[in-house]
Amino acid sequence: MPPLLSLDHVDKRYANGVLALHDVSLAVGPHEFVSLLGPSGCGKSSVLRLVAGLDGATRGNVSAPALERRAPADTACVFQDATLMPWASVFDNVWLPLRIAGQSRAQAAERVDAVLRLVGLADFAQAHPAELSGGMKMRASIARALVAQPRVLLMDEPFAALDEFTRQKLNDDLLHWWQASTLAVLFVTHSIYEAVYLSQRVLVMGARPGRVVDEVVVDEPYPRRPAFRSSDRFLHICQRIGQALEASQVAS
Ligand SMILES: Nc1ncnc2c1ncn2[C@@H]1O[C@H](COP(=O)(O)OP(=O)(O)OP(=O)(O)O)[C@@H](O)[C@H]1O
Repeated sequence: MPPLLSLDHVDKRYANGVLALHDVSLAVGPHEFVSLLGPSGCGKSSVLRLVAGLDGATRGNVSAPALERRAPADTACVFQDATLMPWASVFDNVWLPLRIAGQSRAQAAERVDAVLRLVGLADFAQAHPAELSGGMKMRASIARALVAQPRVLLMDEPFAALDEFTRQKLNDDLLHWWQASTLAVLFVTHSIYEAVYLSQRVLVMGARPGRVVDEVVVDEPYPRRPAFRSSDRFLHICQRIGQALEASQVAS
């Protein structure tokens, strides 16, 4: 099956001269869960911006649904900051993408209610962001991303600011939502453990310049159970990724 999105020998140099990405090639297929993992500054967010169509490559080719102008809603983004409108209810925040697409509140209500039920916020539709915990804000942000039923979900360290318990719960819920959909997910994280727990493949990146230094397949079936986190297999994969990260830092 052809990839849903791909980077082919991509360089990204910013106006200030920084070479953020050098010769990066990667591909994500339909309904894959792939993580980008690497140290601060290795270009993970730059990759997401290229794939989201928010920026252009200096060299090489980027192919993604967001770049096909007929299907802008095919790609949705979730960031570490939930970026909710503070003056609007949870319902109105989640309605936003459908509203921009021209759907009235009444037309959108069924879909918004369904996605709020999915993320566990059905009872908070009329609450405002200030009334929500950090985890609930992130649930609302994910609901807003999912409401238009995108094909690709780009997530940039979405759970990095949450406590460990909430993060693990959201990891499990995200896998559940992903499995119940046809979504492809490209997930950026600093956490080796999170990348291994969630992903089918982990792309390990090195810095200066940003590049992919290793690709690790996590051959563990879904649904993944919390016990996977303490298994020998899990620790073995984490060690391998840790070594790849260390080697890339020595080399850079
Ligand atoms: N708009 C920009 N203009 C100039 N340089 C930039 C810009 N955006 C990013 N950079 C530089 O490009 C490099 C890669 O940045 P990027 O944010 O993609 O890395 P990252 O791996 O996502 O980092 P972090 O994990 O800290 O978020 C860094 O050296 C950064 O300073």
